[in-house]
Amino acid sequence: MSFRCLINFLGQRGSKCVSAAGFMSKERFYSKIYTRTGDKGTSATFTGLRKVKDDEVFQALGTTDELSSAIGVASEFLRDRVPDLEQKLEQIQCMLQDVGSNIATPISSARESHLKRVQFSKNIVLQLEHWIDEMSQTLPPLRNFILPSGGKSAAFLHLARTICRRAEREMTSLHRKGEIDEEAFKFMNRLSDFLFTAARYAAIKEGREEKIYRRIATNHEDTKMEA
Ligand SMILES: Nc1ncnc2c1ncn2[C@@H]1O[C@H](COP(=O)(O)OP(=O)(O)OP(=O)(O)O)[C@@H](O)[C@H]1O
Repeated sequence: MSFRCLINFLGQRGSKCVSAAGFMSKERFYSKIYTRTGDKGTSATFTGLRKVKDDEVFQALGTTDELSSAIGVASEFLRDRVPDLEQKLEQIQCMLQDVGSNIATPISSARESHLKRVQFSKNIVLQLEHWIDEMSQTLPPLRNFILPSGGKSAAFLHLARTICRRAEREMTSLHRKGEIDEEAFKFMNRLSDFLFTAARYAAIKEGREEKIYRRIATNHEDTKMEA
């Protein structure tokens, strides 16, 4: 299903897109997930631009999707063990969906009505900062570099943090060209801080130990120094 169809589907409950690809069965109305329009290596933005699938818009869009999936895995590991964090992660997955909509709506090709739909509220970054501050107050101070560790949920949150940073890198040129919302871009920067804090929070709440960085002195180095 194309992105435009999906937005129409969610926004208008039964748009012409859906009726074109949809089918009425005795039980219910459903739409096919595939349109075959992307089979030749191009796809459409929400604004109707057709672009090659390795365009920076789809790279960044794909990475926000990957990020949300990694957060989903972390959240499943946390299930029923750290409910407050589980709830925050679910909200973040929704916020990421909005970042994706924003990326898929390059500003230079957007109409006012498109922009209205994908506008990203300033309060979302503030919310994230509030959550970071709230969790940080419960954590021991950082005295060393910590390694991605601290149990399965924490390690997955660290992995999500690195995916978040890749998404941010991929969004940077779009941001430079003025193609994405300032607040959505800021959100991605703050989100990696949130995920770092969340990883530490999950480790503490689950009673797991975070591994810390220590310099490894190897026999190889000793031999070199002696020679
Ligand atoms: N490989 C991809 N990576 C990231 N985003 C993609 C990719 N392919 C498509 N998109 C975006 O995600 C939306 C949904 O993807 P989808 O696979 O339905 O698109 P498609 O390949 O163009 O269509 P279809 O699968 O029906 O042939 C697209 O409209 C496009 O904006």
